[in-house]
Amino acid sequence: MADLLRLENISKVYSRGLINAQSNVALSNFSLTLREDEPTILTVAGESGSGKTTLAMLLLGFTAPTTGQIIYRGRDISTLRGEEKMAYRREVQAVFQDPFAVFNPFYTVDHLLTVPIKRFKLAKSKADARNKMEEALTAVGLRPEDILGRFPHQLSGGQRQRINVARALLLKPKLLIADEPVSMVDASLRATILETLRNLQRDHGVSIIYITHDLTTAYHIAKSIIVLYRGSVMEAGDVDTVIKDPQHPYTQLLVDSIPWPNLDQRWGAQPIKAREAGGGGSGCRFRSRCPKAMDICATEPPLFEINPTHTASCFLHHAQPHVAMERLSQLLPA
Ligand SMILES: Nc1ncnc2c1ncn2[C@@H]1O[C@H](COP(=O)(O)OP(=O)(O)OP(=O)(O)O)[C@@H](O)[C@H]1O
Repeated sequence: MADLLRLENISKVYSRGLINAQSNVALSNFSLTLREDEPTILTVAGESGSGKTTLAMLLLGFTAPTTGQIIYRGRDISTLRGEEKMAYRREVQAVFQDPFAVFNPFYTVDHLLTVPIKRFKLAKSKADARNKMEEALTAVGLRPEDILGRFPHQLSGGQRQRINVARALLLKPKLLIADEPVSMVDASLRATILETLRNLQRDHGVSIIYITHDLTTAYHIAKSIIVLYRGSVMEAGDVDTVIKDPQHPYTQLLVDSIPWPNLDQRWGAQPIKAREAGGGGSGCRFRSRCPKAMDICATEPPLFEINPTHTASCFLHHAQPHVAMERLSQLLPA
């Protein structure tokens, strides 16, 4: 079967200024292939400014590559017109970072879901449209009766993000570009949204390009990974291999900055390591620096040991959410 998506030596150079024009290489010689018969989740990871969003914009056709081609199901997307272009717009969907931004606060959720149904003529009648909305909401783990008829401000961030995924699912996409879809939702909801994306790939055959700066969620969700630095690929391969045995110094640096839990530290046990590391007495020693400091962080002994080289807060807020929640349910008194 043909490739679903093939990027061949894509580069994107932005130019600034007319006199003394300066160019900025946002993406350089970037290639990837996704097969149509093997829906998968591929992570593109890198720090801020590495070119991740530029890649998303190129894939969605919002901007054109300076050099190279984006081939979707055998066709260069820059040559698509009319019906073929509409099909591309329908089959390649996106979920972005801010789950609130796509909602118009004056309309109920139904409006957000009805627009693509009308635009792409997905339903034969109002009842059919309603069925399709309900199906899509159920597929992302939401109860239609709780969601339909509500305004965006009446929903949680996690619900809003799942509605965005449902909206994409309505269009029966073949490819979903998920650009930092969980970075603005609460740690406790990240696992649910990541699980929703995984179900989409597994149960609905959707390939996902998961764009993130966060290797822990990448590890949780993806099969393969491409690590970007200043627009260039530093390392690529199976996610397990790349994260467990990073070869490139930049990837090693990223992996080293992941805070790992101390699974030997039990609730109520002596916080030996935390004390050694300067903690003890006032709960998590990073509490004052943590943007999400909660009462639980002040518990004594601290809930988790953290990687002392990591500058940000504690494991509770930064590690893989499913592990965190699992550990919480094991460790906290009933
Ligand atoms: N429209 C533009 N004009 C000029 N330069 C741009 C433009 N968009 C992005 N850039 C530059 O291209 C580089 C890559 O930006 P990009 O937004 O793709 O990075 P990113 O990895 O998504 O970063 P972040 O995680 O902070 O969103 C950056 O140096 C950025 O300043």
